Amino acid sequence: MDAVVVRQVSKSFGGGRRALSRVDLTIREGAIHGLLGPNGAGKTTLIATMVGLTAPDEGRVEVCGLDVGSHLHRVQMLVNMVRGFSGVLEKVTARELLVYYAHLYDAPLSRVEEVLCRTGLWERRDQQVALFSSGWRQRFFIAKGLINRPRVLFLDEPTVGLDVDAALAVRDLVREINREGCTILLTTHYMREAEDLCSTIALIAEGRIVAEGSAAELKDLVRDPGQPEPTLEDVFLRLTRQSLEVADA
Ligand SMILES: Nc1ncnc2c1ncn2[C@@H]1O[C@H](COP(=O)(O)OP(=O)(O)OP(=O)(O)O)[C@@H](O)[C@H]1O
Repeated sequence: MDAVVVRQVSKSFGGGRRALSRVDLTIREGAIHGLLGPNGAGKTTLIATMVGLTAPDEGRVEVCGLDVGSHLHRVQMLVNMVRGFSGVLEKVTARELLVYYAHLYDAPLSRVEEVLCRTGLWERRDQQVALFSSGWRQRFFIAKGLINRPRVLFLDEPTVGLDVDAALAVRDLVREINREGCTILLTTHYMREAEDLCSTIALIAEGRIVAEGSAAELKDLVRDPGQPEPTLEDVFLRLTRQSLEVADA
């Protein structure tokens, strides 16, 4: 089954420039699907249409077989989202915040303990999240993202600004969450991270999907005979620049 189906989705914010232009995207259930693109390409806007934060001007989005526009509340109960660089309230502990989020989703309080353990935060449950280091803070946001047992988790740059160890820990956590059955859409500017984690990758530039497939399939698109094996970074630069040139022409 498909976890997310996006069909012909367009979105403009005014000023004439389209943030998304007739985007088609399918995420298979159980996948870790990467969404890669330059700054301003439309990744966050596309996620916003999938979680029901932004209504597309045209097209439709289905999540777990439900149309997001007409089943907004049900969809929002089935998904969750984690963003890099999120702020937190001061003077509130990890446990207190998670209890609050559990109430929002009507989740049992036992779920708070589960996600604290799942993300390695149990020992820090009574500490203020605002005082956590970036790595622990990001684990907290993942705990928050898991509170409603989402079927699809949207991770928007989950390792941005983290040191090597903290980023590794978050990536391990992402793999474990996925193994437990959660479909994941991941945006990242780190090509190694995308290659390590994602079974399929979509490249977006100027609001359009310019290529999709496994990392190996994407490399095939730019492989030149007699040249060294392309990296995912080569693929990214070649295909997104091509798209920019077409858009500017
Ligand atoms: N609320 C908004 N109002 C006006 N323009 C917006 C809004 N949100 C996004 N945009 C514009 O839409 C385009 C796509 O932005 P978006 O944030 O989706 O890109 P992105 O790929 O997530 O970028 P980044 O990698 O920098 O986070 C950009 O031109 C951005 O300026």
